[in-house]
Amino acid sequence: MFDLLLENCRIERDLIVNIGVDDGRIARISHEKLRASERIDLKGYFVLPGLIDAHVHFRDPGLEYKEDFRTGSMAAAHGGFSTVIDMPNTIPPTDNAREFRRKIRIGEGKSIVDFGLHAGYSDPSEIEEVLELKPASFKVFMDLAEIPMVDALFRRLRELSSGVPVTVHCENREVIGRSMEKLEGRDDPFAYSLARPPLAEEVSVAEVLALALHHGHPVHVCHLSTRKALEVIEPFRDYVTCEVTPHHLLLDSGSLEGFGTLAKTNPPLRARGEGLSPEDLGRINIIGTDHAPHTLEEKERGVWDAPPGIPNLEVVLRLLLTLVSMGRVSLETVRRMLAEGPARIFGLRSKGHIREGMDADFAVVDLKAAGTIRADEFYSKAHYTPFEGFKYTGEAVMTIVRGQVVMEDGEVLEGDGRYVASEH
Ligand SMILES: NC(=O)N[C@@H](CC(=O)O)C(=O)O
Ligand SMILES: [Zn+2]
Ligand SMILES: [Zn+2]
Repeated sequence: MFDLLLENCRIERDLIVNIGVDDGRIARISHEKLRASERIDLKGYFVLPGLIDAHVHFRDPGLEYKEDFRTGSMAAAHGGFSTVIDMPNTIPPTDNAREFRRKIRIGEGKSIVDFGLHAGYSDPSEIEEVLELKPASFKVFMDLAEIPMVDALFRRLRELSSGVPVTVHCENREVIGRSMEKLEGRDDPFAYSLARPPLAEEVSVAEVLALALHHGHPVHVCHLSTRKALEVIEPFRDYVTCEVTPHHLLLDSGSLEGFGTLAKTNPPLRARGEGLSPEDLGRINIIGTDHAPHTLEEKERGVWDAPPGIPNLEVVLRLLLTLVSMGRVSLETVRRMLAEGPARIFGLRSKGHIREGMDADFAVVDLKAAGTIRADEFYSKAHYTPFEGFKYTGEAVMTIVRGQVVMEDGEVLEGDGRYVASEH
């Protein structure tokens, strides 16, 4: 007798099974009728492993007016995500053990989906204590950091024999500085893409690769946005994994005309031909949404003053399933990039696969559901998106976290998210 039985789950195109759940874990995958105290008939809908977004900014603590762990996690559940990994650029930053513990408490109190945490980095002496709390990675903003400081992080991680990866935002400060000088007087949104050109990213990626190679330590490059940056990475596969956002995959700087600063983000949207496209997904490890919410009032402050960032948790699966419906991307790719890949890279051992013994996390998807993306329907506090009006085919109709339904037919329910330690 199982706690819960999920009946008629399509886990491959031609494979429908019943899944017995006990104590929040997948206890049995079978063709047989299983006995359970509660049953949900999934009627042949596709069932993916619960999705994992390895790159979200929930702004909690310190900037809760933009988003907090409750609203951010509701947006996650709405979009089919059962796990997120939160970034450390909160206030104060999550760069020491005390703040890291505090963020675990905040998440455990408010989150309705499971969560891991990226640690910030400012002082090598904090690393040992933070490592005991099992961070997903140490995050470095290369546009703010100096190479010797980053080098010290790698050295300390090696000294401590840690396999925790360094996660990087790659943009070179000098290239940005010089580009900005040339743009004096411009205030159109397109100027932002010129201010942070492809070279800034490509040079920064190369610097990070040199550090990874030098120390023989794994690096994860966040929100890769140019074709040439991907080429720079290619020979270093042993050390490097990379990620792309939905906006860098599907939009170009032309969106800045229609959406203005709502489409302002770091790295910026690229000119057509410079950026990445769905055809590049085979060479990219994961999709991270870089869910980076701000208020509408902040986003409308003009090209130089509006904060960069786009909230994506509630659009990414719809966008990808639309590509699936067009035959441009396979469901296997979606599963690899939004579940298996992030679980492997960030050491979430009980997540990312539909397998006996794993957490009973699922995204149930209706590949035919059609609709239009509207930011006013978001659970996120940030009601804007450069995908406004996009006609999608396919979306999550149910999100399950350790056997508990947290979203059904677009309605987010109660949940009890837990901290997930990363085991590297
Ligand atoms: N991507 C962004 O434009 N903004 C992010 C920071 C980041 O990921 O670089 C944010 O925290 O707002
Ligand atoms: Zn970033
Ligand atoms: Zn980010």
